[in-house]
Amino acid sequence: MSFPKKLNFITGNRNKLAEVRAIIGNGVEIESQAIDVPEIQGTSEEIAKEKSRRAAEAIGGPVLTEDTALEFHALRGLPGPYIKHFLEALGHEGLNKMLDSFDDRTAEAVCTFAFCSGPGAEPILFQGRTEGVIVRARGPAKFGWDPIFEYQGKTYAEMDKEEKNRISHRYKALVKLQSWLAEEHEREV
Ligand SMILES: O=c1nc[nH]c2c1ncn2[C@H]1C[C@H](O)[C@@H](COP(=O)(O)OP(=O)(O)OP(=O)(O)O)O1
Ligand SMILES: [Mg+2]
Repeated sequence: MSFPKKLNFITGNRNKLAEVRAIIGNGVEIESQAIDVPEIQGTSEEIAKEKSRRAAEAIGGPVLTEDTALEFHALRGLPGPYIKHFLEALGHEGLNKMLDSFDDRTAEAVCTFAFCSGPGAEPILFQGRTEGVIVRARGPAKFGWDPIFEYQGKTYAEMDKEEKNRISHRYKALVKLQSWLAEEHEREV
């Protein structure tokens, strides 16, 4: 497979795209198309792989996709990859209430990137995890569940962008993606 100098990041989420561009910097050019790719049920890995397979089919070429999960430990990993629907239905306060009868409010933010080199190809996954605590909303509500995910005393929403991008689940996944890209590059030259 040839080393991708450009990545076509298929996502409908502007905030994800902005973070990916900020974290990757000038290393790799990130193009993007907002295509609505159907998401299956399953584990984060299964969902991430299938999302990129379907995006590669839709585009007819190489794609990068990403799926984000929020795993509540007290709920054995749920809502996990279904967090989008839980957030839409319950809001920040409702997500907090789900944990009020438990002592354990810890959670993991999980980011799973999938690179698929084209229709029919097997996707490659890059996953990053950041551990935090679910708290009552603090900070500007600009991106999803940022106001209720606390890491070392601050919610993601209370951090400035640079700070979140140094410790986030997305940052950790992108470090792995970038080192894979570098290895592919080494192999070619
Ligand atoms: O860093 C984050 N901080 C706070 N909230 C976040 C973050 N990253 C994703 N989120 C939200 C967006 C969506 O409500 C759910 C993931 O769902 P997910 O399907 O992966 O995202 P999406 O549908 O918005 O975009 P896409 O077109 O890439 O599938 O968590
Ligand atoms: Mg989605």
